Amino acid sequence: MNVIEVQGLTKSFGTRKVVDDVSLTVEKGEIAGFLGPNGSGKTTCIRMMCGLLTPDAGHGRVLGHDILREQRQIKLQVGYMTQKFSFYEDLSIRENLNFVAGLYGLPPDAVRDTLEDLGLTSRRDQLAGSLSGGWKQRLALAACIMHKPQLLMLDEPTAGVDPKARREFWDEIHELSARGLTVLVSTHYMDEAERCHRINYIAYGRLVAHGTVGQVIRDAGLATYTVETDRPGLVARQLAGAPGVDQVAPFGTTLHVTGTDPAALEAALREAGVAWQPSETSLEDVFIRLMEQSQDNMT
Ligand SMILES: Nc1ncnc2c1ncn2[C@@H]1O[C@H](COP(=O)(O)OP(=O)(O)OP(=O)(O)O)[C@@H](O)[C@H]1O
Repeated sequence: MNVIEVQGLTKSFGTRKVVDDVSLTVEKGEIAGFLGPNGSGKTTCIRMMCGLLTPDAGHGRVLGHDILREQRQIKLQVGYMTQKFSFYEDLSIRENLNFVAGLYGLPPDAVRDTLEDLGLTSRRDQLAGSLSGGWKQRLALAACIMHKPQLLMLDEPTAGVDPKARREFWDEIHELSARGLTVLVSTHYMDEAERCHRINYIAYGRLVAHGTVGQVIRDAGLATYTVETDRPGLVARQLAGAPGVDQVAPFGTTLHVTGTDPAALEAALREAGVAWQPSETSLEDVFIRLMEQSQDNMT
């Protein structure tokens, strides 16, 4: 069963079309990643799908409800963690959750169970303002799953959180998905994209790639070679702009050189007189390529 099934979502602000004909399908229990450059329309899409914003065009269903006519039902069954979530800093974790429970008309058990579920019980009396970034994130997650939503929409939930806390947060997301919750999560982190079952990449308002990470990388049709060199800056300058070379990215003393035509790419590497070997194309290589292609299509 598809929890999200929307077609042709379009939204303009003033004269600017920020979401353009986006269709998206997310299956029950799936963790769907939503990726794309800043300002590409991810938040706007999320807001249209969770019943907070009416699209100019397009239609579809979220949790079986019509996104144009049944926004209230959608809102009740979705947990939405906004980019800038907020709580009362001078209230404890438990008091903040009591407040949210009151808004939803939930019984006190809901707070106790959620504290337990997210490992927050031992910290329940700590003031929210004194929590580290990772624990704040966990409190925000607690607040948006307490009413037992069927679908979670998480908008960059781990921005600015350290790697260990991000990993723990993602373990929690997988745990929730294993229990049947569907999750749509926007992120700029490549390692997080790789933890999604499927990803959707949006650039300048248009959905330009979707599928599993493996599919998205394969569909991009890029060849990548690594060049080991003790003068990466010089070699990078030499290769950049050579026929067949689309991207050159330094990683320490290694260069990742990418292009769509392996023969042309190999000719450029031979011409540069460097030692090279075939390598795997990374998701980051693909996203940069997709972004550049979309930029070209705009101009
Ligand atoms: N209510 C609004 N009124 C006018 N412009 C808006 C409004 N909401 C968003 N925008 C603009 O629409 C564009 C898309 O914004 P959106 O927040 O959807 O992108 P995003 O992909 O979520 O970006 P980021 O990764 O930076 O969070 C941006 O240029 C933004 O400034």
